[in-house]
Amino acid sequence: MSMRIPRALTIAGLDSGGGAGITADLKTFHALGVYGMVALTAVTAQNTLGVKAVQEIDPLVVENQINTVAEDIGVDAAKTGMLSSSQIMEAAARAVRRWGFQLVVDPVMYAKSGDPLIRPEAMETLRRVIIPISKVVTPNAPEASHLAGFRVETLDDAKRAAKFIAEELHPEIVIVKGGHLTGNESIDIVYFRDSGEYRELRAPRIDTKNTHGTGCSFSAAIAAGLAKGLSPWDAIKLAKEFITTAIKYSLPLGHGHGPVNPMAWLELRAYRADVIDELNKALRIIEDNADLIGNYIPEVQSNLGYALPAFYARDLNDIAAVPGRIIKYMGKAKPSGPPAFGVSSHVANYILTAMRHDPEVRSAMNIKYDDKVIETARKLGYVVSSYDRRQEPPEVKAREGASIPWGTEQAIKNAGRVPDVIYHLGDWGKEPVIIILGRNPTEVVSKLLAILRRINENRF
Ligand SMILES: Cc1ncc(COP(=O)(O)OP(=O)(O)O)c(N)n1
Ligand SMILES: Cc1nc(C(=O)O)sc1CCOP(=O)(O)O
Repeated sequence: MSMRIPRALTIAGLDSGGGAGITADLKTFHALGVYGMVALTAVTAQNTLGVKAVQEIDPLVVENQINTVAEDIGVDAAKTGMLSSSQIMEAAARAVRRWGFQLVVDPVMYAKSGDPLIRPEAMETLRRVIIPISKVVTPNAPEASHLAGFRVETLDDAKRAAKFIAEELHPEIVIVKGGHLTGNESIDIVYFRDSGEYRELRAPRIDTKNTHGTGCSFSAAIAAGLAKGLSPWDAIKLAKEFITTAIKYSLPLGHGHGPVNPMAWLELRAYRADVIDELNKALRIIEDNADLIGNYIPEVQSNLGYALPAFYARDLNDIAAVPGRIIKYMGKAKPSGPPAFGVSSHVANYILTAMRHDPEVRSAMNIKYDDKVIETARKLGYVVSSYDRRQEPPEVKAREGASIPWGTEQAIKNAGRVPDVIYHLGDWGKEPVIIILGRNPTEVVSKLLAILRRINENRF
């Protein structure tokens, strides 16, 4: 049986800054597992601040690009982005009608900077030639205002505009995006022309100015979903989740609106798998040395944590560790199960705080306090630092989860860097603790074993 490779085409412009247009579309297609192709419509000299120049591509060359890829490679779904002139629109529409593939139209009018990306006289061609051949059209509020002929400022306006555009211009589905509207949530209105049904897509609004390329990536994600054979509604829901991730992890580049990050979808999955693999590797080393390490499991038990790379490590859910911790069973150290994300609060808090000072230090493990461990760590040349829990300010003590970040900050300040080993001698009802830190879990366990083996050597 031959494998079907989903194929999507973007008919759009080049943003030399790499944030919008075909570069955003290709990243999106590939991040969603779809082979991407391009029919270039214009070259823009553009960065995060604005568009400096535009060179349109000859309309016949646009048409030729579409025909050439369609007749050989094939196209399951396509999207349009920047179509700046009526001639380019007519040429693209001819080719789309010839091949009959599903089309998503992002009715691009202005860049985030406010610079126009469409000739004024082409507005009517967009309405009369391009939108009627689309399955899905994805205007933001200002674009919906232009297409509907009235101002779109509220959810009710968005609903009226979606219905108006569907009935007047005849796309199957209209999505009026909520990114430009206000409120704690970004709510998109989806209107289905045939059934007259409305649906809503909701996501928490993310506070960032780095949203360049949002419209491009969203429409490309819908096209990718259609190319994979998803229903339009499933493709739209996937695209909302995809763009929310791309905005959450958008890139603070340039001096204006930085780009969204379509690769976050793929990178997060790859890094999460890598973190679990690395933890499993280190947990096997712990099991191989279970007798030795068993003597150093504290009353509260141990945990070994590993964070996603710093850019992706935002909170405790981005750190993996052992649910149920590493326990002492029959004198031996024993991980109580396979590692998972979001299961540690203590070790994870040491890691998150350390990463604020040194993003490379992404892993840590707590063990039982023993003077010999501290002494030997120093002898081995490790940087050892401590904090005194009795000095914890009352307001820190009162705040849930604040003690460990406070203590870790103290220990880092005392050492002048993120140390290899942090300890505290406890307080009323608090067991003394040693934390070993490192760049990855194997490094942490290697440091621990180097210390414990040296202690054992000195015993005999
Ligand atoms: C070449 C090019 N195509 C499209 C756009 C518009 O991108 P979009 O994601 O719709 O919005 P902004 O990020 O520009 O707000 C573009 N800028 N350049
Ligand atoms: C319970 C506990 N307290 C610690 C401290 O250093 O105060 S270390 C620890 C054990 C590990 O916990 P987790 O699984 O939440 O990382």
